[in-house]
Amino acid sequence: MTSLPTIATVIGSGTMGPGIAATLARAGATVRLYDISDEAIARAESAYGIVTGVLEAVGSPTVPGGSVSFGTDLDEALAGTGLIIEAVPEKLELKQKVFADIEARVGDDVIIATNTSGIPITTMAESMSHPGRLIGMHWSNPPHLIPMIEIIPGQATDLALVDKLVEIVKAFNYTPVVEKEIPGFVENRVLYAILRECMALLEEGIVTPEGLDACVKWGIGYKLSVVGPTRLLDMAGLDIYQAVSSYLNKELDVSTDTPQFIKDKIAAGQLGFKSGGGMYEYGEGDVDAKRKEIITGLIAARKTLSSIPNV
Ligand SMILES: NC(=O)C1=CN([C@@H]2O[C@H](COP(=O)(O)OP(=O)(O)OC[C@H]3O[C@@H](n4cnc5c(N)ncnc54)[C@H](O)[C@@H]3O)[C@@H](O)[C@H]2O)C=CC1
Ligand SMILES: Cc1ncc(C=O)c(C(=O)O)c1O
Repeated sequence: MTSLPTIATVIGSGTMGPGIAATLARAGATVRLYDISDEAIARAESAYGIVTGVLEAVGSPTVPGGSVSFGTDLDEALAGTGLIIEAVPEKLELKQKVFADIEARVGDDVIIATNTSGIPITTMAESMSHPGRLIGMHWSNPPHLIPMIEIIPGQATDLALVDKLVEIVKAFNYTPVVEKEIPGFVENRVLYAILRECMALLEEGIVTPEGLDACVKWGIGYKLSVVGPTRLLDMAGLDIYQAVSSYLNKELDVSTDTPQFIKDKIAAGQLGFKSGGGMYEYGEGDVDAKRKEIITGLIAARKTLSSIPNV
């Protein structure tokens, strides 16, 4: 018997919501995807069509009976639900308001999972009437393609929820990684350590964006997609790690704020794909073309990585 709830609700249908909803629905759940405006729902319906095409392309199996419905009525979205996944913007006060709206509408036993990128679960739960039911469930982007989810209990989380969520994640064939709570959790701490150094190298003019992307893609991403950092140390030799880290660690960037050149770009409206330019410039049609190339690459890489052993 599957541990996936019959009905699940995803709150927030932006970048992450449609892929999360599609993944649960293909595993057989009835999913309700909720957002606050008709415009957001229209965008989500269109994104959901693309996500479904991608899942077909990777040969993701479909359990009969699953479905996704879209709407702006919170009562309808929450009726009878067994699992709520919150995916609204990364703002503490907004998330706390959403939890209050949810708690007023559902029974005490309904799991509330948050897809926060790294706000501590303990902090978010402080304003809740039943803080034991909140747990971190951090999907990686794109959520329908990256088959790993971080599970993070806060200090108040009912520990039985951890086991429940592990079983739910396994029910849709993803790998659950249970962690102790720490800001940013594990994935984003590692990613942001890499990004901090990358941005510092760009800011200092050590390498071009094109050079940086090629170096990190092949020198780090390609290798780490197969071996993982712990096994990599065995492959390289712990003595080599000691020799290099003894002089290199003290050279690495330790800045605590976002680099100024990124702040300047944001102030100039350069946010990346969503504004038509960011780290790179994009002409007419370029963003769509890049998005397609990335998805095609991720589909091919996932097929390959799924077919080789976990080393
Ligand atoms: N974008 C990414 O790569 C990843 C994001 N996350 C996290 O997932 C969460 C959502 O991120 P995105 O999908 O990127 O955000 P987004 O900004 O693309 O989408 C958020 C959606 O929430 C909706 N929303 C706003 N207020 C709402 C409310 N009160 N009730 C319901 N919906 C509401 C917005 O209309 C929007 O459609 C954030 O906490 C983010 O840190 C986690 C992993 C990856
Ligand atoms: C830059 C960045 N920041 C946060 C997240 C996830 O929380 C991601 C991601 O890809 O999942 C990301 O790329």
